[in-house]
Amino acid sequence: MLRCLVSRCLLTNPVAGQTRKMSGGSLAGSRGSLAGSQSSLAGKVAIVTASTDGIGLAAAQALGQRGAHVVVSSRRQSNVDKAVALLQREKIQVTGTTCNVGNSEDRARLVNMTVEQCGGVDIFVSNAAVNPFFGNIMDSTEAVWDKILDVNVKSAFLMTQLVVPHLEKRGGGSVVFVSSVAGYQPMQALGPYSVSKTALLGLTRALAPELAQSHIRVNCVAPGIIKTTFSQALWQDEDVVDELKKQLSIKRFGKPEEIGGVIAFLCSKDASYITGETITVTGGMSCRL
Ligand SMILES: NC(=O)c1ccc[n+]([C@@H]2O[C@H](COP(=O)([O-])OP(=O)(O)OC[C@H]3O[C@@H](n4cnc5c(N)ncnc54)[C@H](O)[C@@H]3O)[C@@H](O)[C@H]2O)c1
Repeated sequence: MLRCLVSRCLLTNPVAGQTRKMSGGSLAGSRGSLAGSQSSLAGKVAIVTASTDGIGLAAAQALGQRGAHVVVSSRRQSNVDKAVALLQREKIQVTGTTCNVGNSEDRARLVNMTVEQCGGVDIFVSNAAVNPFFGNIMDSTEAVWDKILDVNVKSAFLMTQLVVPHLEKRGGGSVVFVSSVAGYQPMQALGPYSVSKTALLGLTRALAPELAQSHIRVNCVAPGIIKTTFSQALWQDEDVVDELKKQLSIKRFGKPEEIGGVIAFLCSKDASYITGETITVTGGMSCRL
């Protein structure tokens, strides 16, 4: 029952329309509270995909709070506008635009716009994900696999391929993929989605040695159950919450900012000797491959 609920909640992920207008672009003052520390990201430019809500927005906030200029995007202009306004109120330097990561023109436009408006790229966080299917894996169709692998895996790689030359121009940088606890232990009714998240663990390990020579670190976070719209069926039903908490050492679900902070850490000098790794952030759920 639990797994079905997980699946259903992941299926509620909306498929939004696409617009091409850009918003934001205002440069509020850098927070600077961490300036000079190993955690500081002052002067860095960070692209975070699907960053107008949930974990992506929290990652943008965490990076911005550490002084980075963040470029936020999602498929709907109205969501981009809301996120830009929120981040500006928090005095974070932000630019926003629409981007469907499954679309090659959108991917190129996001990167080109960032370089033109912000002068380069130092950090790329691949957060966008989709799950259009739940059920027995043997019933999943080619169309399902195409959609899931296109958005969750292929676009993560293709975006990385686009940003790497820009990271190299800055003398290095950081790439972070957002996987899932499901990447370690496939969820029963979420086979294709889980496999796509396992693929990101492999992508991290495949890219890290190749990009290390360019001083680019490639890492990954695997969240457990984090309280976002994506997972709402889990925290809305008390029986499900009680059942799930039995699997957790820390007896509550995670908050988006608890993933955002780990992403920002991985992009900072504090993590300068970490590459090819996945950090599980699960409140103590078991994660074994
Ligand atoms: N919430 C959890 O419990 C949880 C657990 C493990 C992993 N994750 C992962 O964290 C990431 C963020 O999820 P979240 O929980 O913040 O939920 P979320 O729904 O806020 O984030 C997923 C986002 O991806 C966007 N998206 C889907 N297809 C896209 C496309 N083609 N182009 C651009 N954006 C697209 C969705 O619109 C959505 O905003 C995802 O990769 C998800 O798989 C979440």
